[in-house]
Amino acid sequence: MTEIDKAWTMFRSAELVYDQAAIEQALDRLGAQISARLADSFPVALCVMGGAVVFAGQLLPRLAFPLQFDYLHATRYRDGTRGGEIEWCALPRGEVDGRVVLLMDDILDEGYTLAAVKAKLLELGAARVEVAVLAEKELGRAKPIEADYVGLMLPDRYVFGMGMDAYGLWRNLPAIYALKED
Ligand SMILES: O=P(O)(O)OC[C@H]1O[C@H](OP(=O)(O)OP(=O)(O)O)[C@H](O)[C@@H]1O
Ligand code: HPA
Repeated sequence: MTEIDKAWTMFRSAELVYDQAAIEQALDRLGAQISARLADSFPVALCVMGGAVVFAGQLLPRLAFPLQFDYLHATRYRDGTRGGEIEWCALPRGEVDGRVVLLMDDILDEGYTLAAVKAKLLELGAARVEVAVLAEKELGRAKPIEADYVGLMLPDRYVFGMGMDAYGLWRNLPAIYALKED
């Protein structure tokens, strides 16, 4: 099967979890909550590349206050569906020392990525780190970090779309889907 055939087979057998309207609503709510909390703190809004690119791109225009934008790149799933060691690909270029940081990521799953990223930012001198995620996976067990802002709750399934990939595919979908279970 070619990569293109694989991508379409995966998409056609997937289940829709949240449609575009539900995601827009969640983004509006997050934008209002974050604007109410961080309006006076002139934060550095940090995108965790690559999965958060769509979330950050859609959240930022909903933040009605002055901020600076930067990104970092950390990955631990690569093109698979199981997390491993965190690989640091890029740290923020700008200073976070003494700053309030709004950390934006697509998904809080087991929480190891955001816990490590938050610890790194505090080590770099951030005054405070607030975490916003488009979605959090319900695992029914404790995680090493809690998000301050959560758009949507997800079932314990591997999901894709809205920046999230499954096997490197379909980050571009404007809705969230769950992979077919074997
Ligand atoms: O809560 P966790 O279990 O640590 O998983 C969440 C992380 O996994 C994904 O990144 P991934 O490693 O897939 O890299 P990507 O952003 O390039 O897709 C996602 O973007 C989060 O950063
Ligand atoms: O369910 C998921 N989908 C895509 N990326 C992810 N990173 C952690 N969990 C997931």
